[in-house]
Amino acid sequence: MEKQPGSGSARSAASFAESWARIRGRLRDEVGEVEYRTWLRQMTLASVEGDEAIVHLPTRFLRDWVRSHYGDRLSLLWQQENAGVRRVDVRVGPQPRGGADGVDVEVAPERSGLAEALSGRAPRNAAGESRGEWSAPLDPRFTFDTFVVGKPNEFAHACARRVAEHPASPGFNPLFLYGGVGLGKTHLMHAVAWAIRNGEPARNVAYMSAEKFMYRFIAALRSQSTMEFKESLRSVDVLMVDDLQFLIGKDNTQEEFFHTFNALIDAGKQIIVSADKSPSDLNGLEDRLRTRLGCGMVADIHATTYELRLSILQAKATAAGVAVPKAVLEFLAHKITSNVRELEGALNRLIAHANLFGRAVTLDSAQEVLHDILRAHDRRVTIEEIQRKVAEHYNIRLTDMSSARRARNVARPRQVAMYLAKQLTSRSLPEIGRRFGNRDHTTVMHAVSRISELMQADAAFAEDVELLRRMLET
Ligand SMILES: Nc1ncnc2c1ncn2[C@@H]1O[C@H](COP(=O)(O)OP(=O)(O)OP(=O)(O)O)[C@@H](O)[C@H]1O
Repeated sequence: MEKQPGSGSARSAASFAESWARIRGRLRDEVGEVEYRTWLRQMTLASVEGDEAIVHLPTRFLRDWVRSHYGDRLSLLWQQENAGVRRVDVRVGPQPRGGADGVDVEVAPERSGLAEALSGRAPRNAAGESRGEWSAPLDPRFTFDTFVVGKPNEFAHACARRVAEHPASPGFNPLFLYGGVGLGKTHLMHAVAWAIRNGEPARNVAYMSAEKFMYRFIAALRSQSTMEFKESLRSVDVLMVDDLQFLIGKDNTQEEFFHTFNALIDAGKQIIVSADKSPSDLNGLEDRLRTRLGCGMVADIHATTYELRLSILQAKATAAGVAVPKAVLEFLAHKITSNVRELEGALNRLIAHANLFGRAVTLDSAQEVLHDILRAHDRRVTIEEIQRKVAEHYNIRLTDMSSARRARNVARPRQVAMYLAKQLTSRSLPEIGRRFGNRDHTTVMHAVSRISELMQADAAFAEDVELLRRMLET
């Protein structure tokens, strides 16, 4: 049952509000006033739901920054304040009237804490201290070394490498990276920026979100400093603009971006742009801009495959120095298929949980700690899926699920699949029998009791079947 601060049980709402005020105070003490005002001041507590506190920020840019830089700290502070709250979810959400900290959130960007975030003046302690006036801070974790390459992203990765080694070379300017949410576009852009900065520190590399570009432009209009805005932008050697789809419907900002774009390309500077769609599919962007965006190199990052997800999990677990059993990583790679951000979030949560309670990560603990994420990815399992997964697991042909072959290496997996069909679906024994090559219901019954017996007698076999069950489970 959701408990809203200010509604529901007055006592718990009041105590959450007090906890929240103390957490904010502690964060302010820890990070200092400048950093606090830049990144954290606009956080508001939206609700506490079960063991999760939901915190709102007004933009994706701030949300992503706070998630990646303060997410763990926020969770820990909440746990210390209130043991019932074990997680913090930072989201983009509306700000209450009066705003966070009692400030008016309608305040213009240049007067709010956001102004610093948007101005490119990186906070003192922020990682990836910016040098150019224009750049947002780079995330120190987003380098080529930490980017795991697989089929879905190898082309985009190769293009990014190429641009990092030879900026502004013909055919690669602009570089347009596109793909779904959380698949590594920002990571690749930051990796290019780090590589260029490290190789040639004198180069002026500017990275910003399209959202920030717009705020800077509006601020310049308000303060009648558009000339300055244009000049300083055009002095960069490499310009990276993330999430360009944000400019859809923002005609004036698009116009400004178009001119900046042309001026930089004409001057032989490199441009890298990311978006969630290809240039031709970005409806709502001006045609001439779409045409220009598509005339360099366009690279797509595809949805992840099981193999890539597993490699990413392995790399991240190794980097975190935490022993996560292979079966758990395989389980996560099977279950969390949406994007890398969610996958990473799930692993981080498991690791944080293990550290906090000093317990090893196991399949059981993974199921328990991630139940909400797993539930969201659950769907009804079908007999066909069970057959497919079991055949894959035991390396037999799918057709053998319904064939008459009785060799042990085929018959046993078939029995496992029947057992799982009984466990995971609501199909009757005769129905299951029919789906396994028209077998009799007594055959299914025999399979179910045989597999149960074997599981009792053989722990390794039981674990194997359990793993399959978890992978398939609804
Ligand atoms: N191939 C990869 N190897 C390692 N980490 C990855 C990979 N792809 C994505 N990630 C990680 O997943 C998270 C999300 O990636 P990123 O922020 O780059 O996604 P995005 O495509 O820019 O998403 P959005 O569309 O939301 O801006 C990051 O923490 C990033 O490090």
